Amino acid sequence: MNFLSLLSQDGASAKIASQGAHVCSWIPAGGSEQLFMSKSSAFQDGVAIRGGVPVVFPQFSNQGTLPKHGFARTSEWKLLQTGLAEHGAAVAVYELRENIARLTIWPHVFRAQLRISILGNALQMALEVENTGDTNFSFTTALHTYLAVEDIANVSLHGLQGLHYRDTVSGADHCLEADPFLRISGETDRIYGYAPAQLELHQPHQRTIIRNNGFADAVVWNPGAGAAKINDMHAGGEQHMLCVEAATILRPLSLAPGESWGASQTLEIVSALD
Ligand SMILES: O=P(O)(O)OC[C@H]1O[C@H](O)[C@H](O)[C@@H](O)[C@@H]1O
Repeated sequence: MNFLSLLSQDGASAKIASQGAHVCSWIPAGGSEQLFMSKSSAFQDGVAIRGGVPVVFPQFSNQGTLPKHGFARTSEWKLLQTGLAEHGAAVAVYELRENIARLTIWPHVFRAQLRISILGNALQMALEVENTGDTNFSFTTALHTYLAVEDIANVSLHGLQGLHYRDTVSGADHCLEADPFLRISGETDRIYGYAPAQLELHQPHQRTIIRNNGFADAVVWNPGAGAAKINDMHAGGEQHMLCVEAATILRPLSLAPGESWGASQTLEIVSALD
């Protein structure tokens, strides 16, 4: 597995694994690490990385016949381009296409592209999928972002009030999020439909603005005590992470030959004093 380091002109940095085009680390300019990475993650070819930003494609979780969360996160992506862009942002563009192995489990011809860009206090990840074949296909997808948090007990997630969600833990559907913000006090695994353009994760020292452009759903996941059963999660790791995922799951996407779809998630750190 190869790693690429990005450094923007203003000092923001990121580390990306070629497997999965997986952002493993992101440090905003003058800031500290913002992505959670399990100390027990194997970093082994073909094994999913526990932390950072896994790209889920073309299947979310076990909602189909493919391996969990699809094959994109365990596949080697091709680096198409990297360098400095407008205003000194550092950019990397990765691509994944069909190959013989993938065609045997998902018989569709496609091109997926992930463009990662960092500048100042922001990280943007833009995913595109194109149907380059001659038959329709459908898929579900997510940017499975693991946000690093100082203490999960002091975190609140704002922007979900009034939305309906599927509670993956209880199996209940159409639950209403009545509270103005969500606090995490145990295993939490929810798919919110009609995700808003912006969520905010509040901690005492900072706010993380989580922008969504084009994804239909938002997933919130923390394994709580169930983390003990996740063999690549270090002890206590669940206290220091919250996944806030930009996703399209509840209504799968469908692309006709020649059609493409794109969406992005942008994270921006704002100090508590601002
Ligand atoms: O352990 P993984 O295959 O990486 O999946 C980790 C988690 O991903 C998502 O957030 C799902 O909603 C969870 O149900 C799942 O447990």
